[in-house]
Amino acid sequence: MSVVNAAILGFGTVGEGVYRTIQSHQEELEAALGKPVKVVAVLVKNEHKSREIETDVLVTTEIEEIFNLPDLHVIFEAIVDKEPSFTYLKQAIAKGCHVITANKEMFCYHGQELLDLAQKQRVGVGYEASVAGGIPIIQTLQQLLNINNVTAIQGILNGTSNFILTEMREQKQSFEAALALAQQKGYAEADPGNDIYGCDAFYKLMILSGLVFGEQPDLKSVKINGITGITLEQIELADQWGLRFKHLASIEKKQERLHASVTPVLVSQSHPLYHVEGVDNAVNVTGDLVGDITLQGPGAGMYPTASAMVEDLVHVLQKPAGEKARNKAASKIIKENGEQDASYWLVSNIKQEQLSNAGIDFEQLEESFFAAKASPAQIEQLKEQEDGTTVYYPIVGTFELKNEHKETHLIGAHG
Ligand SMILES: NC(=O)C1=CN([C@@H]2O[C@H](COP(=O)(O)OP(=O)(O)OC[C@H]3O[C@@H](n4cnc5c(N)ncnc54)[C@H](OP(=O)(O)O)[C@@H]3O)[C@@H](O)[C@H]2O)C=CC1
Ligand SMILES: N[C@@H](CC=O)C(=O)O
Repeated sequence: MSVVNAAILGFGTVGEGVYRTIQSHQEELEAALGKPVKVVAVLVKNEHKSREIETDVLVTTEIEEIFNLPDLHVIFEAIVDKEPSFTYLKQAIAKGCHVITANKEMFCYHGQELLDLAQKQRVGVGYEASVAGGIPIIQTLQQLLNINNVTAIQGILNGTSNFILTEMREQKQSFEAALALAQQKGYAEADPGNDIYGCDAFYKLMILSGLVFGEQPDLKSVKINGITGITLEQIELADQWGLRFKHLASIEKKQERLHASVTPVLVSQSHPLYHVEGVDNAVNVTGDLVGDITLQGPGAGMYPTASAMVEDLVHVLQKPAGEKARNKAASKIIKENGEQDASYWLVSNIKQEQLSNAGIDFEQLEESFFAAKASPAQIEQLKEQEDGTTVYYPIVGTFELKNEHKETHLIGAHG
């Protein structure tokens, strides 16, 4: 082939970003690939929207028109929902096209099947953009998994949620105004419920699980909490105590079992995620040889996401097919450590006596807010006794209760 012919499915924030980047970085692409890249077709849903696309590019609502093109080499997929994306990518692979996707919902559920099909067809699958926007976390993990046993991953995986929490704290914006701004900037999902209720971070975490552990936990068993319950009042109070809300996705393997959770936590100033602000994501990876590494960068938006997709283009075209299969042997044995240790929590809407009666050390921060030191078992016990309105946020990083000074664990997946 003397030119790489590509089609882009979807021309929203991400699809348009890929299109523009291929135009603006043609020289770099040609240097990396030894040939130019040409976008020959774009699939959209609404044929009446006006778009800035060169006239020689086929713009269509019919996928068959794209599959009927001669010499199509690569499909970039940037549409929404599991279907029709999954079907389109299966068809593309069957036709011998490399595929590159940003669609985490689809890849969370169908990624392994696409990888298996691609291996048979000897084509590549790029999915860097499906997790943490512009951060090269997939490539990094693939690089690490040859010898290291990665034992745990935790991080901020949703840019919209982090952006909203930052705007609320820094600008005193309402939740709704901050979300509207995230949508305006192209960070939010087409259905922003995916961001604010935690599903988007869950999809990403499950993609990482598949890559690192070669399996996913029972998807229905994973606790998913979003950021919708967090109020300006709580954010301000936490700030006075040197704590910030972060939406944390974490997974670890203990005694052959995967423990995953997606939930807001409070992090103290000593924690690596404390300064991760705005649309940034950060992913902390623990490997038995490397120790802890944290990658931070923009987790959403037009160009960071396009960056991940065009870098994937170079990888899928340069690497022999099949090389990207998941590392099923990864992460053998992780020792149980301190799951039942006491840790710190911000608890609101609870009576002081309930904490005292449960034998929990606490300090009153404001009328109905307490910082408490409790084991997960004690928290479970409290939950059984109260009426369901109490809110519990784990505090991670260094935190002091009264005169005590203690390093808490990086949050465990039970948080
Ligand atoms: N926004 C971001 O920062 C990031 C998004 N992603 C993922 O990338 C994908 C795209 O996101 P984003 O660009 O923000 O979304 P947008 O809502 O901005 O754009 C979606 C695009 O897909 C097209 N589309 C939707 N359904 C269909 C369909 N059935 N057939 C053909 N075209 C369709 C729409 O067409 P039309 O224009 O005609 O309405 C639109 O062009 C999603 O899966 C998202 O999760 C991943 C990383 C970051
Ligand atoms: N809506 C997502 C986009 C990137 O994956 C986010 O905000 O993180």
